[in-house]
Amino acid sequence: MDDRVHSEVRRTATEIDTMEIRGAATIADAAARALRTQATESDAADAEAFRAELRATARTLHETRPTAVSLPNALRYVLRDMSSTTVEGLRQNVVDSADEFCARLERAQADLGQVGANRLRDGDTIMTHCHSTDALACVEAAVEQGKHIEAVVKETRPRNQGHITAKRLHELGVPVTLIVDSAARRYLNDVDHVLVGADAVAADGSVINKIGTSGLAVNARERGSPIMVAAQTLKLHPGTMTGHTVDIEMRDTAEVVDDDTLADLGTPTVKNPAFDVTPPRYVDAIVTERGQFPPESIVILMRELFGEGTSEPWAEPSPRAEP
Ligand SMILES: O=P(O)(O)OC[C@H]1O[C@H](OP(=O)(O)O)[C@H](O)[C@@H]1O
Repeated sequence: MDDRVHSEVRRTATEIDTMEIRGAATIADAAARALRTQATESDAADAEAFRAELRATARTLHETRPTAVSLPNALRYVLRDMSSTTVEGLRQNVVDSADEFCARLERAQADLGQVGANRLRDGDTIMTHCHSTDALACVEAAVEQGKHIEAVVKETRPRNQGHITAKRLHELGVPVTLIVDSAARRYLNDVDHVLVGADAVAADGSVINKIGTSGLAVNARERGSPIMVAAQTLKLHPGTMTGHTVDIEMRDTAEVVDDDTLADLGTPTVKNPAFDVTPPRYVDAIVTERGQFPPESIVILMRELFGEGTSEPWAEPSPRAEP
């Protein structure tokens, strides 16, 4: 890691990498706070050194996990105004932007929750995959509206984030049935909605989410259960408007099988992709803080929010032409 990066920021980067900090929105929040820390603690001698230091910090944070677009979107938001000519001015800009970002994130999730809750009826049963704070915000708002909701929760191998979902739902007073991932199709007959989050949403309406989402969505479509994706606009991937694809993170195979078992099995090749892509035709609605969208029309919202493209905050600025 770059020497200029503050030790607290390095710790955050490591925790994102090892998934002690995980979940697209939570990662974005942690990254914005880390940039704030770097700005507050910086002893850069001049504005140029400050900008270079913050760009290096953004790069360090960005290199941790490749798929959740909330991370670069957060970095871009916090570093969007680096025009001041003094260190104090720049410091203040970063602090203000980081505070604004974290407040907006919280508000967006609450607003999204209200939209998602309107799709849930009293007495509905949902099926969840992985752990998504955006998805849980919908259930929380529905419960606050006085609706009785029940949940079938997939454990979500290999890291079992379904356990976190089960716990949170229990805290909300939602009765939970925990199942192994391969039992999903069997229980789809009993559910009214599949409710998942997203790590990124592409311009064509594809949803990039925890591995297993696409298979679940195909089965749900076959069974006639609607699939609802809770994804605040922070999950919209601006690069996909100009033809970029979303990088799918491959994680350590030790998450799937330990070394002794692996040796015992004759050391087969093990693959551990963290995410998959669900095509838009298997998604009924993408619920955001700006309302719900059929996946095919999400690009309209993306154009409104991002224009036609964005530059990355860790890239060196292009040299200014001499007059
Ligand atoms: O932003 P929120 O809705 O909390 O989470 C969104 C998504 O982030 C998670 O990824 P991981 O567990 O970090 O790999 C899951 O795939 C989840 O659906």
